[in-house]
Amino acid sequence: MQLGLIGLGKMGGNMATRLREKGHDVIGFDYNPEVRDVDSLAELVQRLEAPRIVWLMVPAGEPTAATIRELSGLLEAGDLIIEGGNSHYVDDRKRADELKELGIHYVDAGVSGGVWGRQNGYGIMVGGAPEDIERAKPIFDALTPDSGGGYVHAGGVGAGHFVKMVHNGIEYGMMQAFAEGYELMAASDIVDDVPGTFDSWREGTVVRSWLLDLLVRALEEDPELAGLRGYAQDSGEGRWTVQAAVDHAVPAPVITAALFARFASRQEDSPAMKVIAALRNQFGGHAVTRATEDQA
Ligand SMILES: O=C(O)[C@H](O)[C@@H](O)[C@H](O)[C@H](O)COP(=O)(O)O
Repeated sequence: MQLGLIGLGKMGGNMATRLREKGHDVIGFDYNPEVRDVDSLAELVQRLEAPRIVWLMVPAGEPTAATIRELSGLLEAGDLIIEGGNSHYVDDRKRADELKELGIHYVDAGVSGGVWGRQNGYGIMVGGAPEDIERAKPIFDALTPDSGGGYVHAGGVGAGHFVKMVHNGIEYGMMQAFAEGYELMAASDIVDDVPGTFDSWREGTVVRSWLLDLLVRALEEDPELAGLRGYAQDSGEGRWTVQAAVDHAVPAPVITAALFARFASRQEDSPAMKVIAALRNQFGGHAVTRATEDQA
């Protein structure tokens, strides 16, 4: 079927390739003129046959919001927008209500699988009205793994991004657990072969998983990860997961700790630990480590 795809970066570009390989007619738009098929959103809309389906793979936040604002002035009643970026589920619901007044339909799709999705297929989690989901089903079928799995219609608008957010929170916790296990084994004087231990866990064990496979791959390239700094960014989904846990009074200590570990990774020094050191020194006369002159 025919589809407009906006955003042809690492994710969108690979998705366009997979969809075309599966026989779909993809017309792509990107701000980078080298990768796009049409030069503007207006031209994209003009080239698509009504009722249109337009899939967005644009960075979350203002770039997505701005694209939808522009599209809402170009699309017609009956057209369908699928938001495949990492939008917050609350924004999905607001947008869907606004677009509904124009007769424009809206589906949110969480897309997992990263740069491997083109070859392995993507995990797709969608939220929206059953008739809208049904209409776009051939697209979801082409994107998901050939095994037929990797797909859920999780609920109404917002549910796709809500479950993707929770998926990412789980991802934070799982990665943090592997990370702590790595550090502990490396710090011990008992384990001679840390990469080999992880490698052995890929079969037969309870913790075998794709994240473990990817860790083994990273350790094959650099067994002590010597080329990396211990600095981890976050794109926001972990924060939203923790916020949602607070909103629902659901205890989520693992995901929260994993998120906070990333914040800690970005500090050159810890103001909080300075307070701990100062207080131990105040009440117990415990020794402190002084900042050197050029640090102070
Ligand atoms: O399922 C996935 O394919 C990933 O989760 C993907 O969505 C992306 O890599 C994360 O958004 C990174 O998130 P952080 O930057 O928050 O780690």
